[in-house]
Amino acid sequence: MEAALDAGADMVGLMFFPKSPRHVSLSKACKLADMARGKAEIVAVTVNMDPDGLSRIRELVNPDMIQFHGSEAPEALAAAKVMQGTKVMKALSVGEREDLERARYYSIVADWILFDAKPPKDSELPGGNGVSYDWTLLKDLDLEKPFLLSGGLDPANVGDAIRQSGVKAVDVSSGVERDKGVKDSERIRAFVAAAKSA
Ligand SMILES: O=C(O)c1ccccc1NCC(=O)[C@H](O)[C@H](O)COP(=O)(O)O
Repeated sequence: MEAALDAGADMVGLMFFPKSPRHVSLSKACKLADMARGKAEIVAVTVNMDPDGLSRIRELVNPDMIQFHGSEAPEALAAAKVMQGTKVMKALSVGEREDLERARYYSIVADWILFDAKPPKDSELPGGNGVSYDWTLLKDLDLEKPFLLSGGLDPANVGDAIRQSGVKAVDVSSGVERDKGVKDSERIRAFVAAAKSA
């Protein structure tokens, strides 16, 4: 968290998905959120979480935004926006151009759209798999809401990803780790610097 904030990350994500190697407990999330509050937008990353779970995160961690990384319908985002009073982001998996069409339904309610890679077939995780897709699919995409690119980004390729896709925002997880689930401060700094300079 310190490395991300020092480097000037605009958003920081806290993972609430028990199967993920990046999963954090509520108490750890509270401490991390306190470090970030007012310095970067705090994003709670969730996967098909029920409204009670979302409320608990809202009460204890008080994120600025909730990221929905499962098969949540637009109605679930709309309900969370009203009930939790946070901004909402929908992650959509992309493999080919047709996959971008779903963003039209979600952008009515979502504050942000995250275009992530499709997980490998044998993966237990819907995100954080370190796999990429054709970045040029996002070139000239005209969407009424802001969007991010993620999937297989790292300090070495993020500049090319930004130039090829034309996106203004990127997200990363495994590409700034030294081992699965273990973030690396130097890689975080290098990633943010490369993204901002591109
Ligand atoms: O990172 C995870 O472990 C994860 C697990 C379940 C749902 C979402 C998850 N990550 C959310 C993200 O937004 C990642 O940053 C995104 O999928 C990119 O991951 P990576 O390809 O490893 O950079």
